[in-house]
Amino acid sequence: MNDPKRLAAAAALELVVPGMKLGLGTGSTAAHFVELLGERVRAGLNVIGVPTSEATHRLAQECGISLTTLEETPELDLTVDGADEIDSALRLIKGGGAALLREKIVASASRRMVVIADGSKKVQTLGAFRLPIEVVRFGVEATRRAIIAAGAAVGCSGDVSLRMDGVGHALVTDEGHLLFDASFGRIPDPEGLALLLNAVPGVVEHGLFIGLADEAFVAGEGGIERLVRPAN
Ligand SMILES: O=C(CO)[C@H](O)[C@H](O)COP(=O)(O)O
Repeated sequence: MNDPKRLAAAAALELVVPGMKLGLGTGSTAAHFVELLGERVRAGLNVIGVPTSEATHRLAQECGISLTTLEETPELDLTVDGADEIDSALRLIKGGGAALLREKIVASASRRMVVIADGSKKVQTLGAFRLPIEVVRFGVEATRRAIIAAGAAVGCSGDVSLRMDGVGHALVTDEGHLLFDASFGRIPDPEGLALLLNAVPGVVEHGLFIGLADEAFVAGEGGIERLVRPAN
């Protein structure tokens, strides 16, 4: 087992204790966590999980993990999820796997959020990864322009384009929305941008996760690095 993503997942698995209510993230790194958790469940561990996407729902079922919903179980102990970028303040860009909305809801409902990643996800400044922004379908071009204006107000500029599904159609998220990817390049003020995006009518949610991740396990050449969100 020397895949860094799997090593990070294994480190997070050590935080899981019997009876926990878990948020199950989305993406290739989170899938390692779900698979490893499944092995523990088959060996007798009793936990229950809320998946953050239809893909994770299917995988968790295949792995034999008992699932619940936030309607039945609105407060979770721990969410383990991947990220597209992590900075030193444990601010994240998420949504590369198009699941940011459910991921943010699940992380917000959790007492603790742990990020698992390989070393390539650590950055000095967020923004090299295109920022995913989930929007309603109505008025999508007007929303796109408002997103560009919001970015410009905090020094971010770049192309904002609809994510496609690979067969010529706009990608539709699990919640039935569309997704923009904003190529801002560098986001000098993530908090300011987050506030402005939250205020754009038509924006459902964006991939800036600020103040949500408590710690991160980042696997690299030298082993696992544990990052903790600095106190404000
Ligand atoms: O935010 C996400 C999905 O919406 C993923 O956690 C993120 O894209 C990282 O994915 P991977 O572990 O495959 O690199």
